[in-house]
Order: sequence, then structure tokens, then C-alpha cells
Amino acid sequence: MAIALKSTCFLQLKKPEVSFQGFLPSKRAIVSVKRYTPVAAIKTMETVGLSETFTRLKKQGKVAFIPYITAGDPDLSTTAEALKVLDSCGSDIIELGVPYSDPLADGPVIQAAATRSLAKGTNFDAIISMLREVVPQLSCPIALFTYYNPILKRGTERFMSTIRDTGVHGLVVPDVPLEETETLRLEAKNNGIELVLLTTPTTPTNRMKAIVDAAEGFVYLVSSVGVTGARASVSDKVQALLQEIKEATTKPVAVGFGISKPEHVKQVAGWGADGVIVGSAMVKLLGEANSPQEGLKELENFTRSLISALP
Ligand SMILES: O=P(O)(O)OC[C@@H](O)[C@@H](O)c1c[nH]c2ccccc12
Repeated sequence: MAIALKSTCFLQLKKPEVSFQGFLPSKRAIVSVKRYTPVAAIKTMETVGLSETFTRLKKQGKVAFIPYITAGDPDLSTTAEALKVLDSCGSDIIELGVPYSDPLADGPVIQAAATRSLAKGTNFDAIISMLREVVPQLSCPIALFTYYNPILKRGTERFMSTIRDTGVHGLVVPDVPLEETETLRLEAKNNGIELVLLTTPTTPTNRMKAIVDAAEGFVYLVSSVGVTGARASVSDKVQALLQEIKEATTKPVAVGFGISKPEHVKQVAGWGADGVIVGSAMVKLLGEANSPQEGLKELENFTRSLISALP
């Protein structure tokens, strides 16, 4: 199981957006799994890191499907079930968010999910305990997401070794500028953690090049300025942005922000993305359902509808 935590500063803050270094792919045993692997057949299966996942998919001519959900919303046991559902539906890299009190880069849906989760008492240790249970049962890498504060609170070295021991392969933090992350990069590398970096439609070309050079796992292309949230359509500027990034790197590029319909998935894959990321639309289904069971069922149906739109 590879897990990547998010950390890049791409926000439209006063400082220029930045992001930072990446890490070597996981050193774990490489086990390639087909897209649909029955959960029962994958007990304690070790999985590959993020880069290897994209390499495998590329060989199969496939585009990675990367859903995002917020840990602890509506509760951690439902999160554990949701990870299994998303995995068995054929997700290739699942993003899991560590709820934070000041999620600057998040829109109303994910902000509300974080608030509900924190109100339930979700904390980093509880998420790690849940991951220790769930990670061996899944076949696909999980993308976990955290803001910088939880890392600082725990101490970078301790944070890195903790996430490594839970089967985490990568790290992504949206509110830390590249210039200020030397320690983070070093500690992540020391723990075999891959670091995903984000670039946006307004990132200057030279900065984008520095970002993609330093990125490990994959490059996260934010499709539109602003915060996360389902949108009626995905900006067609993404096509040119993908082109520009792919001229600067051979690393895989996954697109996120606003993707919420099968036609969006199809369109972004058609533009040459190596992966599509869907967050708010997933979070809404899970967090706003009448019951966890209903949320899990809707999540499964929605996920299958999106994955079926991929080549
Ligand atoms: O929610 P959307 O519009 O589908 O976008 C994906 C996004 O949720 C996920 O990748 C994510 C959640 N929180 C973030 C903060 C910054 C960047 C990305 C994210």
C-alpha cells in the first residue's frame, strides 16, 4: 500500500505559489495488481509506490483514477470502509485528507467535512491507527492529504517515520512554500517517502519547471485557480497546461479541482492527463448521506460511473 500525503504551496497567497522536493519511490516489494482485485484476495498485500503505479498503468494504456475523501467524515470506521470500497471499485491512488481547522485551499464541501470530522474527535493518531488496520487490506496506493501544521506539531522526523510505518509512500502539504521545506524533503527522502507537488494555471513557467523537476510520485496539476469544489465544467486551458508540463517532464501528471462527472473524467483523460483526481463530489456523497451505509453505496455507484468513463 502506498500512501501519499499532500504538501505543496500552490495557494494564491501573497507569496508566490511554491511547492517542493519529492522522494524516491517506495522500496517495498513490487506487487502489480489488476485494476479490479477482489478485496478478499488481497489480504496483507504490499503495494507499489506512486511512481510505480503510474508506470504500471502507462504500460496498460490506462489513466489513474484518484478519488479524495476526508478522514473521519462521517466517522473513521466509515472512512475505513470507504477506502475498501474505493479500492475494490478500481481506484488507482486514493487521496485521504487529514481534517484541519484552517483548510485554506479547500472549498465549502471539504471544509464542512473537516469541521464534522474534527467535531467527532478525529485526530492524526486515530487516522494512523485506522490506516494500520486498513492499509494491509487494500490493493491500491492511498493518497492522504495534510496541511503543514500537523507535521510541525508532531515534528518532521517523527511525522515521516510514523507515516512510513503505516505504509505511506508519499507526502503532500498545500500550505508550505518550496523554499521553506528543505527539512521536510530531507526527512521524507530518509523515509523513502515520495513527494507530490502541485502546479496551477497561474504558476510561472520557470517555477512550474522547478516544481516538476522536484516532484516525485506524480505532478498535481490544479485545473483552476481558487479552492477545491465540483464545477460545472473543467477549464479547457487544462489541455494546454498539460502540454506545457509534459514538455518539461516525463513524470506523470494528474489533474484535480472541479472534476465531478464522467464527462469531465473522459475529457481530462482525453487531454493527456495520466490521472484524474475527484474530491469534493466524493466527500459530499459520503458526508451528507442519511446514513454511512447509504453514503458508502452512493460512493460506490458514483466511483464506478467515473471509472467507467476512463479509457
Ligand atoms: O475537490 P475537487 O474540486 O474535486 O479537487 C480535488 C481535491 O479535493 C483534493 O485533491 C484536495 C483536497 N484538499 C485539497 C487542498 C489543496 C489541493 C487539493 C486538495
